[in-house]
Amino acid sequence: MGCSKWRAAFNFGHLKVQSKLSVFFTMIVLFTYLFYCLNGYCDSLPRPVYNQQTDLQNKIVSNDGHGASLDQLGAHHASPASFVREQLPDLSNSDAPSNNISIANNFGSKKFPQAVIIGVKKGGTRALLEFLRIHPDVRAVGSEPHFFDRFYDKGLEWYRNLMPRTLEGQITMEKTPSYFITKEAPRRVFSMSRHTKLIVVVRDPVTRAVSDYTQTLSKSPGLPSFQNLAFRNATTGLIDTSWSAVRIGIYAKHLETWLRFFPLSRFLFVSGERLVTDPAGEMGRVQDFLGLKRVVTDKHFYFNQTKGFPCLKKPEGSSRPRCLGKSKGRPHPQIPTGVLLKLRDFYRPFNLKFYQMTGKQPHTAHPLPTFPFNEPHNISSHSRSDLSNWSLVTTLLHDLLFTVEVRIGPLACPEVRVQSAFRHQSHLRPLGLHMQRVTPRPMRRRYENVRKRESLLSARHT
Ligand SMILES: Nc1ncnc2c1ncn2[C@@H]1O[C@H](COP(=O)(O)OS(=O)(=O)O)[C@@H](OP(=O)(O)O)[C@H]1O
Repeated sequence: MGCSKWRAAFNFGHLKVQSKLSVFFTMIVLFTYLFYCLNGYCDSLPRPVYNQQTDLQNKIVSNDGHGASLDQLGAHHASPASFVREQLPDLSNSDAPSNNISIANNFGSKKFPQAVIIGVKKGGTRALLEFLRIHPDVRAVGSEPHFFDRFYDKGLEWYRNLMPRTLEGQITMEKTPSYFITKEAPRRVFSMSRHTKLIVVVRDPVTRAVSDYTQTLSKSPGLPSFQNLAFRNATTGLIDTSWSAVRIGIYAKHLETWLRFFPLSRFLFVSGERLVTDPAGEMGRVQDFLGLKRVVTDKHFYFNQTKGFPCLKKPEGSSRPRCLGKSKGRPHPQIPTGVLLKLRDFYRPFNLKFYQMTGKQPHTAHPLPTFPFNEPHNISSHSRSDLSNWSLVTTLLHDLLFTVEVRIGPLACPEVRVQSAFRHQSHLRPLGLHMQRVTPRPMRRRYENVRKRESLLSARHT
């Protein structure tokens, strides 16, 4: 019979129990291996690139451990950046192409990120990454790898293995907002690739500090009040810069460290505020910077009234609309206005410095940041020409936070377009408030036409 041959082949009856068991286990091992391979886990096999990277990593570690500090480098070299660039090899440079030699298979290959969202914490980094992920040419790690701050000793190979596989033409990305304030991060990112594109989402540092505090408060409800933490001395109003919620917002200081390694052209500063008020516009700038086709447009967003934020119509891997999670867009606790004003005063010089540092970057049609002008009394101290670009006005009304975006056009009769975005809008009506009462008075006095536009707004929102 035809079957008898097979019966003979699979008839292990003549084998001892021991042999049967060993055949059985061999098959299990084989199947497990096959299963893992099919799921893309086989690239942990040793490759030549590994040794090269370990060597490099040792160099980096020894640089970190025993090399000169950045300040020392700066003291001995006219251009610390160029000195460091000479000292540290660039793995993705054409001289050392092995950096991105990756393990190709049918599903693509794992590459180091060509672009990293390095900050800032509570700036809107998650929103930006999620918006980018709907672009077919972007692949990003979902969680924050924290490689350049916490896990650097795990090595570059470990880092690359965290990355999703990409096909030709796709960009690999990750976001870890704490990189921006990590002193060692610029040097480490530079040593991975001097060509890395760096994206920083900046947000009014006062609002950012409150957002940061809100997050900590949600985890530790017994936390002292915001003002207790923000001031070193409540009577003198001395700000406590050792509190991370305050320190992170000194953007100019952190940026200085990065500029020792990367030229300004490597950076894109995204406005956290505009990411809420005009996500499609801001995404346009981001896609241009990354050299991507403008695929993510206003078609992809809708404003969710309940959430008070823009949400995605079709997020990556889903056909249903989705907003960011509950930890994004939390209501902030009420902070006394006096405390906020003191903080604004504190940040003003740093904001202006940051504005000067970033104002000339080539990727911005209009310079960032907009928040140095975010108070009415601050606006009045600037000439109208200073405001000929986008300007953001953030104001607190009772315990509600409203963001109003105002555009002063280039013509003699400025066009004012109030675009956005009123959080907790539904709370307005019971209070009997209209948008026109929200716009700060000095602003109204100074820019007459704002008043005219307000009637438009109140008509739209009452
Ligand atoms: N579309 C959308 N949906 C929800 N939230 C949005 C959105 N765009 C920007 N934001 C703002 O993002 C703030 C959180 O910033 P991050 O994602 O950078 O926070 S984190 O550092 O990763 O914890 C978060 O801060 P809070 O409002 O204080 O929670 C939001 O204001």
